[in-house]
Amino acid sequence: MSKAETISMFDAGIIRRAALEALAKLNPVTLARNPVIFVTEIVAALVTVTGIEALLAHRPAGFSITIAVWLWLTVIFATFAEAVAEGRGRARAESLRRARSDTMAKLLVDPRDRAIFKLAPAPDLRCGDMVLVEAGDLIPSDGEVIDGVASVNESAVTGESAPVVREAGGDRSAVTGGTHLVSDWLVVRITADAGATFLDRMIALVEGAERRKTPNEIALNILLAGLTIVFLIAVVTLVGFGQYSGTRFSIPVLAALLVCLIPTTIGGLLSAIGIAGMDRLVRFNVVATSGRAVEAAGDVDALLLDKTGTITFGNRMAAGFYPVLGVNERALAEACVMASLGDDTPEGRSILSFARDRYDISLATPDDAAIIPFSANTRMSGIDTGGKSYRKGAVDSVLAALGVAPDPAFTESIARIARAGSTPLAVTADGKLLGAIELKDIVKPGIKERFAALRAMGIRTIMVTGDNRITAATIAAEAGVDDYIAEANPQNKLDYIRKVQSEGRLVAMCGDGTNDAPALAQADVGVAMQTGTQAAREAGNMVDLDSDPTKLIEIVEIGKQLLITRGALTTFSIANDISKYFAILPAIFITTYPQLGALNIMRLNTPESAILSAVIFNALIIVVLVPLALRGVKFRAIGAAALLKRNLLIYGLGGIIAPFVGIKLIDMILGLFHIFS
Ligand SMILES: Nc1ncnc2c1ncn2[C@@H]1O[C@H](COP(=O)(O)OP(=O)(O)OP(=O)(O)O)[C@@H](O)[C@H]1O
Ligand SMILES: [K+]
Ligand SMILES: [Mg+2]
Repeated sequence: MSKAETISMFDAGIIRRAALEALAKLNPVTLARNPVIFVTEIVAALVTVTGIEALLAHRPAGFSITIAVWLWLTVIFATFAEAVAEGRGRARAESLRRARSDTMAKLLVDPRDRAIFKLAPAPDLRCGDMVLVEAGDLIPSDGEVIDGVASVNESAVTGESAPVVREAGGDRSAVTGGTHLVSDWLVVRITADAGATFLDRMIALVEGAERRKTPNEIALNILLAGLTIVFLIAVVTLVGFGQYSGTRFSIPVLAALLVCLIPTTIGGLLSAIGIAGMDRLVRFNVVATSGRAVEAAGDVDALLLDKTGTITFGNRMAAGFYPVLGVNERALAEACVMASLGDDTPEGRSILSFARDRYDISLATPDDAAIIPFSANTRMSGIDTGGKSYRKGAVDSVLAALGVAPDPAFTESIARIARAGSTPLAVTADGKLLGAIELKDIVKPGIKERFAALRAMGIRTIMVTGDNRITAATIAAEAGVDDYIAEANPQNKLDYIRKVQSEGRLVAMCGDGTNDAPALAQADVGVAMQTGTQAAREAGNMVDLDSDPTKLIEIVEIGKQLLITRGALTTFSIANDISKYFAILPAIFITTYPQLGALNIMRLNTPESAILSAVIFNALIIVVLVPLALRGVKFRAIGAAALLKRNLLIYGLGGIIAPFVGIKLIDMILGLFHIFS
């Protein structure tokens, strides 16, 4: 999907298809999920029957039938709003479907032997299958790179055509089915069964097939259903009151009154607002797996980010070896190489290539080697071979394992590395400290301004890193986060999120690594980077296809906009209904109580014209507000209280005034054509 590919709000194709679907959505079984519009449909059917009955009995039926037509239109406009919102998602799904292809996969028999493979259709691949992908091939399904480094064009999914590096180990090991290998080769372990790939899920999501009502929507629906029942009782009571005072109400008049009173405007637009919110997110290249996550984003108080790969570019590269007193540089370099021979992370590989370029050392892995792979829990890696053990890792972890205090010179060189924002690793051989490695990383440009924008929205940014305190402090200052947590392991990250949540605050988390996965799952909004690992992408409830952690600003804005739009249109809808009440009531009682004529401030032509005008206004207002529901009310970072006041003024007051103007106008037009006047 391309970012440039914007779908116009009034695309003729979408409108045409939506009009047809609006009719299909009249099916009462599905419509029953929307109580307000469902009641409107029942009432429309009732008035239709009344009209036909009158027609058959040769009684005047014009008024009944006209009211019936407009009540049906009210229902259709509501289903049309939803169909238009869905149609825009479907257009996007079409462009994604084009990316999904049924290629042949090179299925490996033995993942260590790339020479022997058999061809298998991509849809037949299962979780755990090993496939070879070579330059020019389409990646047949989602997976984890277990061998090789290659550049991949992911534009089919992300819209970004600059190739990205995908490699084994590290945090950039996930590949997406339907993307295109530009260079080299990869051995990929398939992680998704057919029909359950990232692309499949994205298609289902943007099509709205997996859309469920969010808790907020359910709560609002209950409120709207409650209001509908209250007004139903009010109208029935009115019948009794009318009988007592000698006024007889016809069914069309009561139906008109009821439909004008119940919150049809918000009832008709509610699901369109929700769908449009998800859609807006997709246009920002973010895929959310639930509407609930989008809403939570609107209320987020704190944002946690990991450092490497999220705040920084994440290419931690070896940039220097610093021996302790009494160890020569070459001996340290050799120990660094030994400790990295079995380390398949980008850090480990960069240490090997640095040693080869700078010191001309390249060693082969000995046969008897026992490899100790890097883990985020131990924060160390290394090798045991020939009776010797080599280790490297986070300085505090290594020193704790050694159980000795380092000399001041070492401490000073570590501090110097850290103050530059680099990551120091301590290196040991047989329990003896030999020196330090400097791993350099770069803060992504422009990130400071973006964090300032988050602060203006009232969101605290907290960097969580497995790195040491000084490096963390340096990067934190450079990136402009509000706070940081250093020397963290996956458990710390999780604990921190739980702590913030227990204070009743909503937490968002951005991350890319497998060690971020528990925290991404725990956070209210977990945004995984598309470049991250498969574990991270599955744990979160959003994936940012651009892998830009500061995208959370847009995500929060879209969430807030969704909540504000729903609030504003609910206010407008209810204010509207109150006004319509005052337009219709005098018309109903005018024959019984001519004194009520004083209430007829709008000077409408006749009671029939007044009632019909109110019903027409009630139907048309839904159509008029569709663009606003889809586009969303503009979000301004002016603080919650000010925003509420502003919206109450615009949508509350506007909602009260609009019907008076609209109904008067419709009444005048009806008068021009001598309809019921
Ligand atoms: N390949 C490696 N071998 C040994 N130690 C490593 C290796 N890679 C990283 N470390 C050390 O382990 C620490 C934790 O690394 P990890 O990638 O888990 O950090 P993190 O928790 O993801 O935080 P962030 O990504 O924000 O830096 C690093 O700061 C570094 O000191
Ligand atoms: K209404
Ligand atoms: Mg990380």
